[in-house]
Amino acid sequence: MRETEAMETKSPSTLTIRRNPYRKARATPLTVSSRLPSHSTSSSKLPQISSFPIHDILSEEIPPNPPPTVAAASPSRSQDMISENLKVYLRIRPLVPLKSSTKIVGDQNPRSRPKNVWPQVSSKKNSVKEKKISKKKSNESCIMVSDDFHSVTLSPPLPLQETKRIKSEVYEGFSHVFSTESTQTEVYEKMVNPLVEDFLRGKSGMLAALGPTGSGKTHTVFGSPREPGMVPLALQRIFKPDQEWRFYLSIFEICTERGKSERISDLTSDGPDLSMQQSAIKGLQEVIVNDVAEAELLIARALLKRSTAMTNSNSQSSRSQCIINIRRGTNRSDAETDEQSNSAILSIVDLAGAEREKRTGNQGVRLAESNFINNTSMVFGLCLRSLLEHQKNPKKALQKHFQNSLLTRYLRDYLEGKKRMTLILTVKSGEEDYLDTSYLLRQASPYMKIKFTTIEAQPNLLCNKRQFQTLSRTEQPKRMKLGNPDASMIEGKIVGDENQLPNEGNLTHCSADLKNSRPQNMNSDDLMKRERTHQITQSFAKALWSVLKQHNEKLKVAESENQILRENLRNEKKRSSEMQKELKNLRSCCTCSKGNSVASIVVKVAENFESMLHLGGQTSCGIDETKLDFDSSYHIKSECSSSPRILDSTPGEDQTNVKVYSPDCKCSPEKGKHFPRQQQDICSQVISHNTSSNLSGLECFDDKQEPEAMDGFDFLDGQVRGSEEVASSQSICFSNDNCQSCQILESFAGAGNIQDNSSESNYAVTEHLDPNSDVPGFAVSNLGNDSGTSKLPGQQLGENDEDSLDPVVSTKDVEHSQQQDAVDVPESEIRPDTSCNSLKKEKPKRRLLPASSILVREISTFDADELDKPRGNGGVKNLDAPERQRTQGSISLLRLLKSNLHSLV
Ligand SMILES: Nc1ncnc2c1ncn2[C@@H]1O[C@H](COP(=O)(O)OP(=O)(O)OP(=O)(O)O)[C@@H](O)[C@H]1O
Repeated sequence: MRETEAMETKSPSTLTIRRNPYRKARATPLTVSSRLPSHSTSSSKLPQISSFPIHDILSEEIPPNPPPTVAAASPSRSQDMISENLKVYLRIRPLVPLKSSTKIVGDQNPRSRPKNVWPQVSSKKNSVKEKKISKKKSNESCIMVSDDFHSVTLSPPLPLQETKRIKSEVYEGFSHVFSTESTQTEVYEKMVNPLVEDFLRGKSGMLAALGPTGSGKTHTVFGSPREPGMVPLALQRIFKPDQEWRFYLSIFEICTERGKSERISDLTSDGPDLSMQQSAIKGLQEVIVNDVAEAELLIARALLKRSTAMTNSNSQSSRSQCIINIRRGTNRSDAETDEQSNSAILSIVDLAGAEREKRTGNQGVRLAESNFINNTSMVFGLCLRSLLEHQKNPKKALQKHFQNSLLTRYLRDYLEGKKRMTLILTVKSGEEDYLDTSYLLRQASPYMKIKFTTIEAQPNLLCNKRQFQTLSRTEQPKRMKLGNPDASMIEGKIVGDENQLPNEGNLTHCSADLKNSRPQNMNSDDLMKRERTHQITQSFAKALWSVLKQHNEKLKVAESENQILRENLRNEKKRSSEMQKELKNLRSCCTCSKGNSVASIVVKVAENFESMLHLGGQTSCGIDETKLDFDSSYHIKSECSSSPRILDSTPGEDQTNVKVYSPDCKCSPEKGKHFPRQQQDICSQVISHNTSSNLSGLECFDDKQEPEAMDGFDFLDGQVRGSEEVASSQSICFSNDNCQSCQILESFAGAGNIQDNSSESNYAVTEHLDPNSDVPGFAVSNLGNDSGTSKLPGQQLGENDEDSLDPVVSTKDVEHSQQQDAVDVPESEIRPDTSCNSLKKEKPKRRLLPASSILVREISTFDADELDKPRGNGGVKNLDAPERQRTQGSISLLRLLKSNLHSLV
């Protein structure tokens, strides 16, 4: 055994597996994205996702085969190598068979003529024929064995060298070359005994003899009484006196039925032909054998049934493929029941030798048999060649040549590299056999590059299943170089059956254990499973990479959206802080700072206004708090209880029962007296607060329903339209119905951060009727900023309205509005007319009619005589069409101006 391994170590045969060319992986999307300029600062703060190691996966390297020195270093483990080359032996038959190895030829009936199997009876006839044949053959040998018995040199005969210029060929890499002088015992010890020992340890194996007809296959397998072959020698080893195992023996042959079909015959019984189901032979009889004698007798009887025939090449040529199986059963002390699936089987196959039609001269049935034999040999060789090519290039599929013959179907596992197999090539050394020998060596010598994995698993596993699964990836033909620790963790997580992941140290430790335990752990099935697992994992990795790429794209989109939301949030926070600041100022200014609702604030403001009016000498200018009613939408209902003109508001009309009083009255005895700064701020903040509380739309309107009530009203200007609640805008009207004309010239100026530069700006909080909801709302019109903050009827909101939609009126807006007013209407003309505005609500549109515009229009058509005209039906219905264009507010304003003029006079 050690000698054999030492020779294997010296074997020059090495396998060179080409590595796939280095492929450059494409840049990952993450890498590309990292190159893109970051449009947001927040994106740079996002955690970077490590790129998937697809580049490493694609650049996997195929590790070289483990050097044979590893096996030599541990002889006891050499037989357990997970992957070993197919052992191919070569035996050269002597030119002149020794006398001891002569065959016994019976009658010419191939079925009844026994093959050279023991016990045999010598036949003088056969011996004479052999001698005659040997005399005809050349005594020259065409094959020469090297000194190391691992290679041979095949030299063509001189005629072939001269005519076809064929040169000598060297075939090397054989496990051992048995020369013509080798004995059966030597062959057994070097070739078969390892198989038998493994078989006794529970490992299956198969020995197959290949070679041209008459080359000594049958002689090697079965031998003769004087020179017992491998089978009897193996039986002698198997049935040693201390053998405790139970063995079963079966023999069958596969031959052709007149060259048309194949049939399987059980040589241990006289039953009908057998059938094959997949790779199993149905109905094959197993005979339990207890000793060598029983086994030899059984085999001898079986060989008597084997199909043989005399040909020109061999007087006793095998016409069938003969397979003998020795199965190791359970221990003799165990129960009778036995499970074949767990048993080790030693198979020895004696193939029929390929024949050359010219040499054999077969005709008829013999020719059909020859075709069957040659076909089977060809299929057998194709299977091995396909296996070899598949192992060289895994991408090349393993061809299913085994389906083309019963023999290869039966030996499928061996021919696909799943079980260990040993080949013995037999050749004849004569020059006349050069072509047969050359053909066989050319065909079969590459088989020695075929690899087989370890046969059986041992119970003493060094790694548990989980460790093995985790580490098996590192031992795969294509190793995944996962340099990224995270990837290693993912790898372990996928393979591991628990959440507990092995760290790097454990992986290294287990890897070492795996190398040691690999011979016991691995077999061909495991290798196939690992290969499949590798392919599945690789496909999974690619699919995962695709999914990650898609998610990365989505992540980038979400990131941009997130950035926009953050910007909006930042703006909202800014606005919120400003509003809170204003609210704080408002509360600080409000006498009753505890009120949180708009209603309370308005009430307080109204109270302040009323008190101011009282302080200003007004008789009655206040708010009936009891009539203030805020609905859920900040609907304010208020009536001026003190003003006879206001009180005539129709109670049933909700649109007109909202009356909040203006704090300033220009026409009061203390005309021109301005509100204290505090009150102005309060009003301004009320507006602002209303705006922030969805009291966004503050509009002026014409109230045609109450021309009288509107008479003498001065609408506070200062429209602030909220950007979000335009439709639900509400209005509040501060009015002073005691005043014929209530005017606020400088009210609500400043208010801190609202009107710092617009101390002259006037705010009018007016009643607003929502035509859609019929709910009064707040409307505050800035008379000084009409053009900037209010809209004429029918005027649509444009892009510039964005500024007006801002609840916080900026200084810029005020200035801009003032500039526009200065252009449209001279301030000198407007200011006297802003003392009193009476705007009628205009349905259905909720558009503001800027007071300034109204004043300008009215003043341009002002006729003092109109004021003296009788006003029937509210002074509106009798107006002509052009005059109807004048709103009641303008009429009231004109009257106010008139009265002022009278008072001044
Ligand atoms: N190594 C050997 N030493 C002596 N005689 C041998 C040797 N090998 C074969 N012979 C003799 O050569 C003859 C043919 O051998 P054998 O029948 O085994 O060939 P084979 O390969 O089985 O042929 P076939 O394929 O036609 O059955 C036999 O008579 C056998 O005794």
